[in-house]
Amino acid sequence: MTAPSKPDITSEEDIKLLVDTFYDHVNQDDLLGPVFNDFAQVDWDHHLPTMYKFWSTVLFGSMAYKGQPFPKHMGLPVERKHFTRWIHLFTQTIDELFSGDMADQAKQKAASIANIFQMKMGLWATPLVKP
Ligand code: HEM
Repeated sequence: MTAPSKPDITSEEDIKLLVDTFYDHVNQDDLLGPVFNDFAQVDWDHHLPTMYKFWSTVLFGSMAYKGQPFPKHMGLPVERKHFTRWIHLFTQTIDELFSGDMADQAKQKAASIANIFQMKMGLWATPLVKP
C-alpha cells in the first residue's frame, strides 16, 4: 500500500502547525538557535503569533501582518550560511508536513525573501545592471 499523500496548506491551523514546527527546528539548530535565543533573546509568545500573521498574509493575502520584516534583521550576527540553514530547515519543515501548490509557493516565497534580505545585507552579490 502506498502512503497517503500529504495535505496542502489550506487553513490558519496549517499555518500555525508550519510555523510552530519550523521554529521548533530552529530552536534545536546549533547555528540558528543561538541567534534567536542568545543574541536576539526572542520572546516566542510574541514572535510566533507575528509569524502566523506574516505567513497568512504571504500565502492567503489575509493582510493580518502589518509590520516591516527587514529592519528586524539588520544588525543580526548572520552570514550566508545562516540563511542557507534557514532555507534548509524551512523547506524540510514544509516537506515533512505538506505537499501541493501552496506548499510549493511557501518554499518559493521564503527563498525569494531570504535572497532579498541577503542582498540588502550585502551578503549576496547582485549583478551590476547598467542603464
Ligand atoms: C538567517 C536567517 C534569519 C534569522 C537569523 C532571523 C531572525 C529573526 C529575529 C531574531 C527576529 C526578531 C524576533 C523578535 O524579536 O521579535 C525576526 C523577525 C522576523 N523574521 Fe526573521 N530571521 C531570518 C530569516 C527570515 C526570513 C527568510 C524571513 C521571511 C521569509 C523572516 C521573516 C521574519 C519576520 C516576518 C519577522 C517579524 C518582524 C516583525 O516583528 O514585524 N526571517 N527574524
